[in-house]
Amino acid sequence: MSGSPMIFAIPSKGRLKDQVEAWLAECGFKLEMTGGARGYSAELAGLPGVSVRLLSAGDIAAGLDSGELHLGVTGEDLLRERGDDMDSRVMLLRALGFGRADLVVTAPKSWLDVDTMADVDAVGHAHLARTGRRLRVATKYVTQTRAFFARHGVADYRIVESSGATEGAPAAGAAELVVDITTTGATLAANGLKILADGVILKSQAQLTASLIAAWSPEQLAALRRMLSVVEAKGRAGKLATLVWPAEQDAAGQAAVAAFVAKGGSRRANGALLATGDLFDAAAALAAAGVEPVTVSRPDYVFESRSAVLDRFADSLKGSLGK
Ligand SMILES: Nc1ncnc2c1ncn2[C@@H]1O[C@H](COP(=O)(O)OP(=O)(O)OP(=O)(O)O)[C@@H](O)[C@H]1O
Ligand SMILES: O=P(O)(O)OC[C@H]1O[C@H](OP(=O)(O)OP(=O)(O)O)[C@H](O)[C@@H]1O
Repeated sequence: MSGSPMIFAIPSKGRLKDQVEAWLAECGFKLEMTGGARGYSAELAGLPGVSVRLLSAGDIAAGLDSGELHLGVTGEDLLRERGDDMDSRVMLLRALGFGRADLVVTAPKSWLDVDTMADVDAVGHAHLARTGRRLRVATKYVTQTRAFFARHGVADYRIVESSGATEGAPAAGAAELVVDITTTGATLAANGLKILADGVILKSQAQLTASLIAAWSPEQLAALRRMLSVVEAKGRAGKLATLVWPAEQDAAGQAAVAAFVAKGGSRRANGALLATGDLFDAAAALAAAGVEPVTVSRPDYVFESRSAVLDRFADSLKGSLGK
């Protein structure tokens, strides 16, 4: 393909790396390293016009935000941390279902009277009045902490920036509260911290994300459309099953499954594509109508001609070009 390729970044290390590689493989994209096995660039076999960069999750968020990358997979928490106006610079195209972590406000379990953000507000006032100092909140998620505390009307606090082992801050005497991500809750428990009842700032996961700041040529947009059509086809396939019955019984078969087709399935020659959740009910309806044998298989991909997400992205790009 002529012209510059679409730049697509995936994590080179860390928690998300293996999961992103497994997701690419599941979609049927084969990663071919171009800089040797230990290099940091690659291509996707069968998908021309895409140049893959391997970067850290944090650098991917930064590159999408600045427009150096067209497309990337990284955590929503890292993207949102780039600024309150993230949605004007990037678009989340697809939640990928892995890399899940909750960004939460926590307090020491021993603070029996503190369970909500309103309690933090009250304690903040009291602390300031008593000691002349503001409550300290340890976090590396400064942007989201500030916005969340402001939304809850909490002002009497200050942030102590932390770059690691944040949950240890209260025990070390460096802060009273902690804002950090949690997955299993083990780190919070080990540090005697509890999540406030209304203290979930973000339920994060890995997101396929496109930059609205990057310059997109028509060819690069076409490469994205092609890639997204495969990703979406794979996603749809996981939720659908193909039922097939004998041709001579088609009229009876279609009548038996008509209600399931109407719910979002589709007719096939001598069969139907139905939601897996309806599979057993549809099989029972076919059996009751005497239609047999019915075979069921799971599709690898279910392609559709349009992508609502891509249309929305292309519209937003036009909007931002017009600014
Ligand atoms: N238990 C967890 N702890 C930390 N991060 C998690 C966890 N579960 C999922 N994640 C997600 O993984 C991403 C961070 O991954 P990781 O810590 O591996 O990045 P990294 O390679 O260290 O990036 P950087 O070096 O730029 O900080 C975040 O989006 C985060 O939400
Ligand atoms: O709820 P859990 O399953 O216990 O996981 C959450 C913890 O894991 C991460 O820390 P990590 O030890 O990876 O160090 P980091 O903060 O430097 O990434 C994260 O920052 C939390 O501290």
